[in-house]
Amino acid sequence: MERLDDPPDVVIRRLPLYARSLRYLLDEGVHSVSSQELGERINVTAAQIRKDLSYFGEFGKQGIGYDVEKLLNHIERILGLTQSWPVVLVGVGHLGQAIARYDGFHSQGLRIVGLFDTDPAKIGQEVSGVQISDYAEMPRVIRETGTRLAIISVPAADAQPVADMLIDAGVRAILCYAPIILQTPDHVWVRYIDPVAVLHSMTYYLAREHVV
Ligand SMILES: NC(=O)c1ccc[n+]([C@@H]2O[C@H](COP(=O)([O-])OP(=O)(O)OC[C@H]3O[C@@H](n4cnc5c(N)ncnc54)[C@H](O)[C@@H]3O)[C@@H](O)[C@H]2O)c1
Repeated sequence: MERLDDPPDVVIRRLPLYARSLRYLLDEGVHSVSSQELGERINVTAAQIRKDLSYFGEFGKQGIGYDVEKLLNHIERILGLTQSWPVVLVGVGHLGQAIARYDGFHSQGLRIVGLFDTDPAKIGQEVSGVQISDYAEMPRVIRETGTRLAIISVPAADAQPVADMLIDAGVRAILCYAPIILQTPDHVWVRYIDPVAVLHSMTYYLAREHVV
């Protein structure tokens, strides 16, 4: 999926963190920031920030730092955030409903245009102004809205067929909350959110601590 001349994916994953910190700085009324100050906010070295940004051109001036608003606008353009992105969500259970209710999507360029479930008791209900539709309607809605981003919040056993259907309908990027690794073609981006695995990666350290 990554091309040789693309910036590394780790760099792309840091860009949204830079953008968020820059937004906070603007909210605080800060208009200029050094790579050192920006780095301290997100636990990245100043050298790493300069290297990451160098993939996209020249920013800031030696000794003066970055113009916060200009750098933010630039990063938002790089991330495609000058447009609003339609997103569909599949599996409107406990987690799916919480995600659909999250205000942060809409305010940050992500518009939920479809909620889908197989449970007849949920179909027709509304969450944050979007009606839950029958799963069978999903390909049509994806095509009609030109949606390329999807969130999967169905049980693990159902996630692969859901992903296959999404991809067949034109989805190119999936955020998967189900604890399963999806098999997907090379042209599809997949990211996972797995809180249990993350917690287990810390129980490793806790299990080695002395308890007094
Ligand atoms: N709830 C959590 O805190 C949490 C945290 C992390 C991960 N997860 C994972 O997220 C997923 C959802 O968890 P949950 O607690 O919301 O489960 P849930 O059982 O409350 O919701 C799952 C929903 O998916 C629907 N569904 C099942 N198959 C479907 C299909 N083929 N197409 C469309 N909808 C379908 C069900 O009808 C249900 O509404 C699971 O994979 C779970 O492991 C949950």
